[in-house]
Amino acid sequence: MEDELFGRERAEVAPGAVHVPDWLDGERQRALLAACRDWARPPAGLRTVRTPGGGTMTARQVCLGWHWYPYAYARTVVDGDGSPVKPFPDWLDALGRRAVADALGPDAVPATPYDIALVNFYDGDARMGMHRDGDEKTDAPVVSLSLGDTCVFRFGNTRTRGKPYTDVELRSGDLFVFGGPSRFAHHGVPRVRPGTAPAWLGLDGRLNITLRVSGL
Ligand SMILES: O=C(O)CCC(=O)C(=O)O
Ligand SMILES: [Fe+2]
Repeated sequence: MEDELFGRERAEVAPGAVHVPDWLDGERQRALLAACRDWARPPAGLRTVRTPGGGTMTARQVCLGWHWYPYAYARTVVDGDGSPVKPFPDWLDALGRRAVADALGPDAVPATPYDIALVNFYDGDARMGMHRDGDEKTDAPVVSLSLGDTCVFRFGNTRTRGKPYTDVELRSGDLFVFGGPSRFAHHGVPRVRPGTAPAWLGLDGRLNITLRVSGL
């Protein structure tokens, strides 16, 4: 395939929205996966998110720092087992800052530390509808890291859930950062490609970790 032959290149998908393929090397992917497995354990572990309309999200989720539920943040799992949310480790803030510097440049690194991680686990049938990350009280860039199966990530515009949008393949180890004029753009995951995770990782499915600054 062409991209195996020539390598995938970083791309600015929209102003302030940058895809950096293969940002995490194999060792860092393994370490991040091991951390996600720890975080997924109860209490305050991986859960199914229920939406106000009575539906459920197909990606299952665990949070660090602040607990996200539709559509706010809390310090405890108010829509689950009631436990305190797990702490957000300093090394994730360092990783987030490095990601922003690499993707958008040093001037885009926020003054306030990253303090939220949302970890989403997708099995083969899971998806995420078009939405905006709008419950944070800052416009610091969102940092997205992917592990395991490849997905189609749809990055749209700030006005509507629909076109114009660009579809990007996110693979294990890829970084995607959206800030500046793209911080509140709609985005979603219309499709995961089952069985595409690198065999050496040992993950069946896809994990996505977004790092955010709460402003809370
Ligand atoms: O899984 C992804 O790549 C996107 C996740 C996302 O948009 C979110 O957690 O808000
Ligand atoms: Fe999002």
